[in-house]
Amino acid sequence: MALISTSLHFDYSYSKTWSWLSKNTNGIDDFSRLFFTLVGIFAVFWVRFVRKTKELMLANDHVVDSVVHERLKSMRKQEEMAGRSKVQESLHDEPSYGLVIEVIKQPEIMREVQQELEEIVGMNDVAEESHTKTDISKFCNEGGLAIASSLSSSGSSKCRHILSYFSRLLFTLVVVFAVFWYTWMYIKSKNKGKPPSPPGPRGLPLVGNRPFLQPDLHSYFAELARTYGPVVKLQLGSKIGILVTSPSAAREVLKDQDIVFANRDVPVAGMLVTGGRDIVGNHYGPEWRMLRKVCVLKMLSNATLDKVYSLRRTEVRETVSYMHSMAGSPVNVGEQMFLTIFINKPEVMRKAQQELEEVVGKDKIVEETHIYKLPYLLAIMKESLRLHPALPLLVPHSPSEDCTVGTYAIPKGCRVFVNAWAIHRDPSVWENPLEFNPDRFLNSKWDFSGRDFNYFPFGSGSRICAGTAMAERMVLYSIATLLHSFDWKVAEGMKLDLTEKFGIVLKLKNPLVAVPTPRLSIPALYE
Ligand code: HEM
Repeated sequence: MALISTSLHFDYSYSKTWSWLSKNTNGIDDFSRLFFTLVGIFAVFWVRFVRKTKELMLANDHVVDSVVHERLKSMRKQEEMAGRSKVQESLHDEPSYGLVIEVIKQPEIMREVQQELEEIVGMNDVAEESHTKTDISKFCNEGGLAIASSLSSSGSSKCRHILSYFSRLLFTLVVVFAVFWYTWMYIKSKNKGKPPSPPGPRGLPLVGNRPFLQPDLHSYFAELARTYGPVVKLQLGSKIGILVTSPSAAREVLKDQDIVFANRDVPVAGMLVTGGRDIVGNHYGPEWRMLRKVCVLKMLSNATLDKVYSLRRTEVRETVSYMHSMAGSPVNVGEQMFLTIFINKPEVMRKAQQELEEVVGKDKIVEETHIYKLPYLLAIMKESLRLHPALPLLVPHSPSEDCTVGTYAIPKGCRVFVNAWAIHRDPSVWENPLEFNPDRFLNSKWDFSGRDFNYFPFGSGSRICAGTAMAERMVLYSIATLLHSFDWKVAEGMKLDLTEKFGIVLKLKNPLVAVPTPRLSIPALYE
């Protein structure tokens, strides 16, 4: 208990001291603060230790002095009682003490002897007979040893010994700390002005954060952004992953630094399929530019799409004919979001059908040209892609050079995930973000151009989806046709499940099974 309370008290006073230091040493980093604090603490301890040790040495010297003094007194007495010759005898018996007496009688000689002893014997050793073979023999062999012993092997010598040991320890510690501090300051000065790395969860050695990734990356990454902020760093084995989860950070990546971030970093699985040489996986460069030109201007341009309309029409008409043959029976509609969301919101389906009746009528079939006159259906498509973007993290981008996003350093070659899924559900941008409400897109500024970084289901910048025009036509045309031709309800015993499954594209976890009921009066319209 006492231990706990002591340690709590220490923690408390330590944290108080540290916060005081932090407040009063503005501009000094934590490591320097630690360095100077430790040096300060050492200095205080050192001064106190030296003072204490000196006191001890003085006391010891005093004891030695008084012992010798006593001896001197008794010898004087003997001298007085027995006469000079007896003393000579006694001195002969104990020549060492005679010399000690002589030396002590003259303090400057004693200091000189002590100094000489320090040089020859040192502060960490005791005097040995062998030492007297050197200069001490000037004084006399036996006497020199006696003086050395009385002055050097006494308590004060031991104190000197300890003092010297601690001096060396202190000096070593200060040097080690100074080297660390200097290295730290050197690294800091080299990194001066450079932005810090983005925050992120700690990983394991070698594998980093990989073992902690969850299958639904888009929602897991959104969770990390809630903890660490709009720019997060992950260590994915040897690869650095950067999560971008705010409209302003997305703008920096996809617009302000579009060309820097226009390289791709497609995961190995994707590379195995395409070899990384297709339009999606290719780095920004001449080959990609050529592929993109062919795609956008030749294969997927509006003019080309118009030319191949008959192919799309045939495809859609075959589907209608199949659905008509299955009327009243459960049909596997697949994993696509769009129909699932209808068939879930009956009032939305009614409104869309009403619009179709007004624009197309009940005695004709939908043609692709109609889709531009169906704003409510377009709003439904936009709202579906807001809540369920087909590529929730876009296709990973990669910077071709070191750069910054926000205040953070982003290293060249990392894998950047822009979480459109999370941005599309940001409550600071969208009212009731989880509610499916196409009305929010009626007469709104949001489109598929990628100009607005609150809403960009097709990406943005130079790597924006090359098939936006085709996707818009295909989705609107097929949905308009299926809604115009049939009423839809969920098959009996089946539950509507909008749970998503993260993959190359976002799909429904469980495919929808629904029952179509024909709603057009002329049977020929189903051929
Ligand atoms: C609803 C349907 C679709 C959606 C939501 C969609 C969305 C996207 C997104 C988000 C990207 C990545 C953009 C980026 O990384 O910044 C992308 C790339 C791409 N999409 Fe789509 N897409 C759709 C349909 C299509 C279709 C039908 C085609 C072609 C027939 C197509 C062709 C491409 C190509 C070629 C790229 C790579 C562009 C590049 O890296 O330069 N997409 N798409």
